[in-house]
Amino acid sequence: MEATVMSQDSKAGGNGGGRRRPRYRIETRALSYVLPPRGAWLWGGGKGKAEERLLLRGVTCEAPPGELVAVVGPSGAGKTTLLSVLAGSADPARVAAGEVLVNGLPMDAARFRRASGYVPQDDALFPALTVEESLVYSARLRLRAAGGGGGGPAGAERARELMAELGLRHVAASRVADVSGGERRRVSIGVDLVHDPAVLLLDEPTSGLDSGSALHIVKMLRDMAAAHGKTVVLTIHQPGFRILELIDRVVLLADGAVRHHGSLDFLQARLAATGHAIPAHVNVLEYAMEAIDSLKPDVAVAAAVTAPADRDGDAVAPVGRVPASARRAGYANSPAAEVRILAGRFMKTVLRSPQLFAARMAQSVLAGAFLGSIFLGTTDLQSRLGFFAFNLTYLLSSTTEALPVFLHERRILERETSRGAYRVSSYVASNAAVFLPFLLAAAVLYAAPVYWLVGLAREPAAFAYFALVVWLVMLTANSFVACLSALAPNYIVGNSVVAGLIGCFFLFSGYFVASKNIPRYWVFMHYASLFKYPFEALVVNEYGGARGARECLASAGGGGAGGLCVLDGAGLLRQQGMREGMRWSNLGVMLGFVVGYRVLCFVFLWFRCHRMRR
Ligand SMILES: Nc1ncnc2c1ncn2[C@@H]1O[C@H](COP(=O)(O)OP(=O)(O)OP(=O)(O)O)[C@@H](O)[C@H]1O
Repeated sequence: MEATVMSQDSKAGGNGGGRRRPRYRIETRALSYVLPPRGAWLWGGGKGKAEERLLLRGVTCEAPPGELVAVVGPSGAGKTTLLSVLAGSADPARVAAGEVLVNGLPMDAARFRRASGYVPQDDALFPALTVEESLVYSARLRLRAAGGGGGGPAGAERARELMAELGLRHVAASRVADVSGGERRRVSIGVDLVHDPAVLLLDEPTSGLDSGSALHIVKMLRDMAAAHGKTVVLTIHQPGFRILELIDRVVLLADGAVRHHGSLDFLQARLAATGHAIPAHVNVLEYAMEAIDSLKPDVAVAAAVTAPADRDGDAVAPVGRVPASARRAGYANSPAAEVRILAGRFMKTVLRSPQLFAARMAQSVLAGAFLGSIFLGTTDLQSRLGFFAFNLTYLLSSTTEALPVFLHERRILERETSRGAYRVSSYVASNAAVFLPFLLAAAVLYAAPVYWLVGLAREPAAFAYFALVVWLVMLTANSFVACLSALAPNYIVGNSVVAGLIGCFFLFSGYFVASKNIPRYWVFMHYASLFKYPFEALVVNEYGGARGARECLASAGGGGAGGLCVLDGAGLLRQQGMREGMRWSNLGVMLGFVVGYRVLCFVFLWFRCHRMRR
């Protein structure tokens, strides 16, 4: 009795109307899932180091289509872990025993993830976007439009429909940062419902909601399951009486093992059979948690095997891992359309975040003016070289502010790409596309006051070159931070590594120790230094060329115009091992850093997003 329903895709002009909606029965059979000992990746998990930890112990359970399945249990019981297994996000290397089946066949996790929506416990959203924008962007990324990518008008309509369903109409124009915790939770759910997936997995969708809103959400999920044959699994803490009535099947976990699997009536009967008849007006799940020791794990498993469903007539015949329609789905948009949508979304968040835009622009002008006022009109060699070096330190270290932004975005990227919303390459390209003009504006705002106040070479071409170097330094630092943020486990580690490496790059720039005097075993750091190339470029810009080469930097006999010039610009470049030709080669190396770090960023993010995860 498979339901035939018009899919949301077809409303949005996509995969063809009137097709049979795919239905999924997800099962685990005697599944054991382990946490490898800490550091196992380093020493291969050999014996005698540390113990593996069993997070799931022989779990057998089912989530049939058309039912609302609730995974319940005390904190730390393994609910989120089980949900990630059912979502196809678990690491297959951690499956110690048992199997996960979809419609009777081993789960093809990569394909299954495309057919499902997974709402994690934490709300990974853009705080600067409005509620409506968050849903519209999600729709544009995930829905196919009849005339190409981007969801078209159907995307906006779907967003409005969801806001009505989720009770978010009154906050449609409010920024996500300003709405209540419960409203944010509903936005987070909406973002993953937008493409109307056939399977919905939600980790604590009711946490932080008042009882009325929680009931509303669970009722909506139950209706989706019952009316459209969706497979809906959620984890939930202490559901109220009215929510209990909506739950078709419960998987009760304790310490990673199933203590009950089936209907609440069946649970009540089991408790009564063990001498724990439920008193009147007592919540059956709360009571079951208190009497959890009386529910034997092996009985739960036996019950699951012998009575796979308490409802009749809902069995789904094995129809293959993932129906062909879902397998063909691919991405909703072309790579170009993805880059356009993602760049638009990121640009909006940048423009609306003061720490990213207005404050950053003001900081550029003020820093330029401040530094210029310190080195005002200085002409002596030591001060000029000191200015070039300090100027680069400021430019490289100020760009590390982007680290928390990248780390926040990484969570959203992982969430969105895990369900096939778009390609990782589109994210990296769109991010770079937004930073190019933004950092160009910051570079010009910084370069103009500082260049004029310090009184560097007066030629317009020399100023343009200086501004270009400043822009490339900002882009290099931005790509470097983006690359490390793809690897960093968290902000504290990421920040320490970025700060440490920038310090080393400065030390090996050639400013403190001339390049020819750097010990051979440290020379590689000199060539890897992000300071070396722009430092040389700025020195050559000031002291190279016909004008710079003639500039007298030191004279015998007390100096001044009358003395004998013993060091001119050309001599300085020779002394520092620099050549006029470095003017362009150094720009090329900096461009190489910008591109190279972005490519590495893509590779690290790709691995991060494509490995199995929650
Ligand atoms: N990456 C991890 N590293 C260390 N321990 C982990 C990790 N993931 C899960 N665990 C542990 O596994 C157990 C089960 O975790 P899980 O998040 O599945 O529990 P839960 O039932 O969802 O808990 P809660 O209701 O508090 O969210 C917990 O004891 C948890 O500390």
